[in-house]
Amino acid sequence: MPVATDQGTTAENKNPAVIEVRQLCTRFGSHVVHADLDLHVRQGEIYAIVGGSGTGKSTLLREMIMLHRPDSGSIQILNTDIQTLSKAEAHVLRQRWGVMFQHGGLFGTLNVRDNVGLPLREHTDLADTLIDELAAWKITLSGLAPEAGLQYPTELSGGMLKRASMARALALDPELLFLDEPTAGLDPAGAAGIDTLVRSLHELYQSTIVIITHDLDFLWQVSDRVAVLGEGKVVGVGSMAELAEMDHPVIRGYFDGPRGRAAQAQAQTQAGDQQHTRGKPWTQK
Ligand SMILES: Nc1ncnc2c1ncn2[C@@H]1O[C@H](COP(=O)(O)OP(=O)(O)OP(=O)(O)O)[C@@H](O)[C@H]1O
Repeated sequence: MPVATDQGTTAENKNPAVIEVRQLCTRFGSHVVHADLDLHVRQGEIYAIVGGSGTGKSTLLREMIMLHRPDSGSIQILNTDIQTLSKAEAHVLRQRWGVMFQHGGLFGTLNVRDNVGLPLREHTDLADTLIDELAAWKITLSGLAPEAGLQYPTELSGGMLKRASMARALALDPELLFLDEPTAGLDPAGAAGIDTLVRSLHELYQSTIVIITHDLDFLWQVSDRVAVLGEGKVVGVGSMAELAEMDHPVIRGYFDGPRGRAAQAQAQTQAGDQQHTRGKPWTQK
């Protein structure tokens, strides 16, 4: 049985780490959320973070994007220790990643085109016409019709809002993408559309993608490695097939159930006997 380490067991990706979290501790008052949490994300991988409600996934993401300071431990992103940065250095580093927030995070007073163009206005000296053209390109790339650029966030459906948020995350051609529950609240067809979008953007940009998701189909079909959070730590990490071999009670508790088995069966049906779906069914343990 593979050993559950933060480095994972998947042999294929030997790229250097672009995110290294070491001995992370986070508390809110007396409530300990992360206790010596370690995590490594390699360049170019689609790395999912899962775990039960309250296990600290969103807090971890907020810490990685410098919106929350951990109590102790270190976080290196793109070879930079984010806790020692000056304001100016942090500003430069932020240009190298894009974030898609769970609820979109778009400004309601701006239309989609201006929301998408905002990072370009903040971080570059490009002319307005060029910014509008680049925003239009990112809007199209994210699967929205060009007319959506002139709509306001309140005029968009849930799926369109996610795509607009993705377009903004892509504004600066980031090396690293953080996606917080991109399929939450979507119907199955909408969720499948976002899965396809993430996969095609990953192919196009070859970027590293860190994603918080409960979407079992995404985990089986799109992610390279999955880290399971529990007990304040990463209790297991690997491909879904590798996780299916692990006996840890938190891992089995999270995935074992009719929906987990259905997602695995569907992935196996779609992919035949490919490497990433070879794990034993959760029920066999
Ligand atoms: N600003 C805060 N102040 C106090 N407690 C907080 C704060 N932010 C998060 N917490 C607590 O930290 C814990 C982890 O929260 P977090 O939102 O990171 O969990 P999560 O794994 O993302 O949960 P979910 O899957 O439900 O979104 C929870 O118990 C939450 O109540």
